[in-house]
Amino acid sequence: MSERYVVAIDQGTTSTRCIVFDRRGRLHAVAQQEHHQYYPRPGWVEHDAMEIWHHVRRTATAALQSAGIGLDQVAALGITNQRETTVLWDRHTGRPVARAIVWQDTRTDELVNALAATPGAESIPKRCGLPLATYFSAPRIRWLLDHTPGLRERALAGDILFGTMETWLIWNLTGLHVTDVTNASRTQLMDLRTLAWDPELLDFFGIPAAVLPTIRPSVGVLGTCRDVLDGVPIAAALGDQQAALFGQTCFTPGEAKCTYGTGSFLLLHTGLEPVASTHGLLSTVAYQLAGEAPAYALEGSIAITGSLVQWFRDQLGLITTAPEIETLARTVKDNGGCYIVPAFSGLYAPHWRSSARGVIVGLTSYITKGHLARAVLEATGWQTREVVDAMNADSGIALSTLKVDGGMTSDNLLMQFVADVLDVPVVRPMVAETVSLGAAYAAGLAVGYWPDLGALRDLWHRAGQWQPDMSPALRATEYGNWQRAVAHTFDWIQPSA
Ligand SMILES: Nc1ncnc2c1ncn2[C@@H]1O[C@H](COP(=O)(O)OP(=O)(O)O)[C@@H](O)[C@H]1O
Ligand SMILES: O=P(O)(O)OC[C@H](O)CO
Repeated sequence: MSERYVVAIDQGTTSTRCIVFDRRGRLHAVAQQEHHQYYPRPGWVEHDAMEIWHHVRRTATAALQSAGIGLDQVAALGITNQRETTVLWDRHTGRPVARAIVWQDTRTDELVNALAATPGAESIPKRCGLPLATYFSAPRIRWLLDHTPGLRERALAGDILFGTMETWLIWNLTGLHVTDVTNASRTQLMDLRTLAWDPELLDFFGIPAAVLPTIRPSVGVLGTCRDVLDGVPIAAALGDQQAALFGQTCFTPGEAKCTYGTGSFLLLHTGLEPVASTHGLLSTVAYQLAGEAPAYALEGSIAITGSLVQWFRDQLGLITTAPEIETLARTVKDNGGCYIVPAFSGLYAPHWRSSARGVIVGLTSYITKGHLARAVLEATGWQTREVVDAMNADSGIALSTLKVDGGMTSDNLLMQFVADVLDVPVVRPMVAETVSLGAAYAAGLAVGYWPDLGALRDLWHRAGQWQPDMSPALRATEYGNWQRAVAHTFDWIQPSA
């Protein structure tokens, strides 16, 4: 019998990837396509959901072709996706009613402020685990219903469907309108304990239940594909950061990973009960195996990390490729007293300040572009430290090690700095594509391609490790300086009179 494989589709913020994995968790073939980013107004970010669907079809076909395998050799498909990005479409025509509103989009700022002043607002985080912020799906659905003529009536009549990207793709692949618990936990409409849509949350945000998909476990067969993946079972769906946690095999309470990409997302497995955060973290579903209780996580979402390096490259032009930042930063021995806080669209965890804006502080005529490069990298380290401190305060769990992945982990100076400021070892696995790997693991597990979580754990191999090497006194002084710099960003945007 010919060799069988598991396929993962990672529908991310900037691109769509399709990866074929073998039984040893090794990457066998990959196809990738970037999609357009639409910025119609300041703070607005949109994607064309149709374009993304076509990219899924193309990358799936290309990946199987490059792997040299047929559909009968695909044991299962796992889907993972950028979370919170919101699509509404007409169930009869299958056409989106507008471009998808991306998770980074801040157009709902005023709406969120108005909702925060509404009776009942204080109970929202307790129910869904998330603070009121522009980041999540519910305010975006509400915004579309309020700003598209006739849409609310069509939604109430049952003609309009809502989905985050996995729902949109599964609908196109199978005709089923479903989501998984991890993605549903980012909408602000699901009760984090019952894992069901919460009528009071729907009422609070003014969203008709008729638009919502059915919530399913993340690991378990959701349906069978038609079209380019005809006959392949979709056996898992997870939000991309939860998939990375799964791909890093963080299956035990206390294990954590941080994915360093355009933004960075640190998730800590907290066990079978959600932990309510009082320190600015998100409480979210980590994964749920069909027929089992869900595992929960605390999440520190950092909006700007790798994208600060991109800004340094594209807007300031001080480097021509992202990896050059390390070379430039190594031209100096320290930051020279300079700190950059990239609150470009406010601050996410643990501050949740939408009126914050970025600052560069400590400038003197001594500062060179090398010091600025160091400050750019250090901003990612200190933002990680802030969320790790918040996790420790919320959960009482002190990290013993941090597993890392994502594009920024190729920067040795940065990874050493992260180990230094956290004062724990930082480890990177052999397979850097942990998001796709997690979706593949979940799908393979669901169909028995891999027998159990232990077998997946055995596939994790260390490729890099950084040991802390900073004096406690220097760490404390530098962290104090960082915190003073952060305080300068607060309330920069004043409410309009
Ligand atoms: N050597 C490097 N040092 C610092 N940042 C880097 C380096 N290489 C890539 N990056 C940053 O990492 C990000 C890309 O990582 P990736 O995991 O592909 O992101 P995403 O999945 O969010 O698109 C970019 O923002 C880029 O600026
Ligand atoms: O697609 P990414 O890797 O930028 O991840 C985006 C996150 O899921 C947003 O919550």
